[in-house]
Amino acid sequence: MSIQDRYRLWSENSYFDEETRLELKNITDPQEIEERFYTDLEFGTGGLRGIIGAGTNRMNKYVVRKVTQGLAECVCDQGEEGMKRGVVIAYDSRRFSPEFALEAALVLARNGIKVYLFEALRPTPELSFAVRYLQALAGIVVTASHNPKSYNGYKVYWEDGGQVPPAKADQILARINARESWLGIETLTVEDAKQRGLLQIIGQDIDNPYLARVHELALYPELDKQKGKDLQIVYSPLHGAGNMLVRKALAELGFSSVTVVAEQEHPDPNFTTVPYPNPEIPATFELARKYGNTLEADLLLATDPDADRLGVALRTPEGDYVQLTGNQIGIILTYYILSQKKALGILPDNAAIIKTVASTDLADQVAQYFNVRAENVLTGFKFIAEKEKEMEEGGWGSFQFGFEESYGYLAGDFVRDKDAIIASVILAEAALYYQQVEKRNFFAVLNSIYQQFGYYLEDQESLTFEGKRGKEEMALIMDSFRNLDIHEMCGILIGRVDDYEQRTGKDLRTGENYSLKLPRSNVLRYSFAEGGFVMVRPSGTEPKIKFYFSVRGATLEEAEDLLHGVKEEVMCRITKIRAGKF
Ligand SMILES: O=P([O-])(O)O[C@H]1O[C@H](COP(=O)(O)O)[C@@H](O)[C@H](O)[C@H]1O
Ligand SMILES: [Mg+2]
Repeated sequence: MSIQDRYRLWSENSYFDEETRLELKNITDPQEIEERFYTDLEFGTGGLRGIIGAGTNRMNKYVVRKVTQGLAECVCDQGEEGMKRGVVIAYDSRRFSPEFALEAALVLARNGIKVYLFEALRPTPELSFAVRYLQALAGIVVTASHNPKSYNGYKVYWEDGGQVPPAKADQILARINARESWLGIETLTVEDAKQRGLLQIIGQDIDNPYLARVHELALYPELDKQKGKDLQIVYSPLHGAGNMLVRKALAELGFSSVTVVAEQEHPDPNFTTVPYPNPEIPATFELARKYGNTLEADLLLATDPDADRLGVALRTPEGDYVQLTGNQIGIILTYYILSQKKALGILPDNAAIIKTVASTDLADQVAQYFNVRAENVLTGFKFIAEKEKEMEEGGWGSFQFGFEESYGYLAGDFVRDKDAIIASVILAEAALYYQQVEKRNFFAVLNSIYQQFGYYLEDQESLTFEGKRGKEEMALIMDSFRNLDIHEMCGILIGRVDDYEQRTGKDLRTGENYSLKLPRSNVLRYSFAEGGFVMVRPSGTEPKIKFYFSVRGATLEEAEDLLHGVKEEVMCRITKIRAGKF
């Protein structure tokens, strides 16, 4: 179907509601029509994610229906048994999240599939837990995570509790794409679905067992949390789904001084107090900082709308707050878990951590020091979860911790996605442990790690390219990078160049070529001979190309200089590529 035919169908056929048709008829800009209809929304790093609006390349109830019908067919492929096991659905605080969740539920019910729908917004990691807890076959979360408010999305989980890896996503996509027509996808009414026993509302019956499992992760539940001895924590759910469970999880472990940022406590689809709800950006900590200053809080925590990302800021001795990077949080948690489990005699011989290739190699060094295996996977927490499952089922590793630089962390085996509730409680416990037992703070802990393994510093840049043309420009940048013949950056020798799209790598010191085992993905990684790397890839969740920088210096000053130099060199190259000078 041509773009125009699709446009006409959506703006004229009475299958689409009046609001949709009107929204489309009012568009006068042909480029806007092209953007909305030139393709279908794609499954990326985190499932489906797009701007809310009418069109095949937008998030709306008709796209939700079509995708859910494809998923429903995959569930039905498993026969009666699979249909009975059913699908669990959660959603966050975004615009249309509850509506899209219900739409998905009623499409599944129309196909005779049992649906468990959360009564109100819930964190993504709780959905991951619920899938296995309820022995369901699949799961859905309606969320666009930390994206701007104009976005919504749809994450898909399978029976192992993890987001579907590419092979499974392809199977579902094949079913979605096999249906050419957008029309004729039917839904049951809520009453019918309930009457036929196909729609079950869930809530506390999942919260409680989930919280009990979170509780078990504490290494030192006996730490003194009386007022005065406890940590002062300021927490912000950033208008999203983290509020209830982060608070409960901390309270159940005895943390007595948790103050929630009132202006950001309640669900708000406009995320009114922040530019966009990503705890990676400093603006999301602005209000928490104010609370922190008043309360002299030790720790500021913030979770994104679906509560799978956790951002952290620490109080300095001067009373300012410094935001940690995702890599630093990952390193503190890796170090805390491995060192304390070792000290307690509970670190298994086959212990392992899992991280992504975009995350700091310092974690590999720390793991090696504790004789722990470090596995590296592609960007996307689903790959961490997939590896964890492989390890557990194959019996060749005992998962201790997984993380990625974009504020994602996981411990324990009952959730198979990043979990900001789990991360909050372990981080709070670690801070209290270091404060009470070792009389030092996280800055001191990080510093001692740097002294032992080298000063690893990381940073990230991204450039936004919207729409169809944007995609073409990103492809051009990737190609230009791919064709570079360089042996150093800012005077730092490159040891290896890995092209995950070609699945090949080259050791520049020996000239040896080798093949890469990870799945194909449009990623280029230049690893420095002395540690650290530069990596480039188009984002799978936002219209962006991302540049990851990591350097290793003997001192903090050296590392800072190197990081600055490498960033400048790479970004300068990009400017030249964009100006057509390459
Ligand atoms: O957005 P979330 O929190 O669901 O998280 C998802 O997207 C992030 C950004 O991906 P990309 O770099 O491709 O944009 C990934 O790091 C993460 O693993 C994935 O689970
Ligand atoms: Mg998220």
